[in-house]
Amino acid sequence: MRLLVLHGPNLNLLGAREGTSGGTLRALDEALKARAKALGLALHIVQSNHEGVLLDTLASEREAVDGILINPAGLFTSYALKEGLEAVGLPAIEVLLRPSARESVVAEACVLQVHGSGGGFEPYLEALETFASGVFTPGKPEPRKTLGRKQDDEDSAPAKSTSSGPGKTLGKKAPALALAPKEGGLGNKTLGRKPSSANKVDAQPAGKTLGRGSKGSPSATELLTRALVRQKVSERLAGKLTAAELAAWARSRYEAVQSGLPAEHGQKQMLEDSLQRLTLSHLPSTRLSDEQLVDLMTRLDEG
Ligand SMILES: O=C1C[C@@](O)(C(=O)O)C[C@@H](O)[C@@H]1O
Repeated sequence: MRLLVLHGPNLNLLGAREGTSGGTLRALDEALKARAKALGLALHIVQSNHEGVLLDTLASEREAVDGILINPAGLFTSYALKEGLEAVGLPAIEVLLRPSARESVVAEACVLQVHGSGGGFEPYLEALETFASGVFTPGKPEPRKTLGRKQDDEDSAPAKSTSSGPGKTLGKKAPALALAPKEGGLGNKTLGRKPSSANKVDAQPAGKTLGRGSKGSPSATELLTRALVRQKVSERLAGKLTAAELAAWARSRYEAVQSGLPAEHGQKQMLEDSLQRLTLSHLPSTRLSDEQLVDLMTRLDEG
């Protein structure tokens, strides 16, 4: 898998800028290359202070790469970049060194937003891990994830690929999902998102899941089961739900599980993985065919 890494304006000054503690751009690129090599990914890395150069690179590389990591930096409000990303139709992850205080327009064209807290390189490395996990290549077996996500107490199986937590509200066009690396590096992260209009997720203290406050105990009728997911997929196959409606439903259930909605005993990981795939299933680059939906149902059947 080959990825395009776009660094936006002023990131050439990384490390020299006040308050930036994660090292220089060269150090970042070296860290990216090393991790990419370990993950079997190839990278094409471009930094530019010019929007047009970033757009031209997107266009010229669109057929040579399978996905995009972009830190738009000061161009986070660029509709041109958003539309450029939409035009190339590749899965893109917006990477920010720190949580942004402002809403990113570029994130609307990304399936995921990952931000750090201290300015370190973790969010970039996490984005690489997410691509390598195979979550954006439905139909292919997904390798074990290496994000270090905490295991659910009731599930004993090793964690599988995780890569998403919506970072945009459902009403928005883009299904950006947001990951927030925890302090202490990659080894102790938990997926999470905050469905705020600001599309940001605060880094959480290590060891805690990303709760969004107490919502009370969900009732038994809210239990997420394999049967329920199968039913929704079959409604989609029968034409009772559109692809977008199924994706929106999957996203809302994924978020609910992250917020504490109970899942069928011993099946939480499988259900989360299925919901993540379904959340992306309406996008051109990660669309699930009818055959793949049937396959997903079969896997749910088998547990
Ligand atoms: O240049 C940057 C860095 C940044 O993109 C980040 O990675 O945290 C956040 C932007 O708001 C800012 O303009």
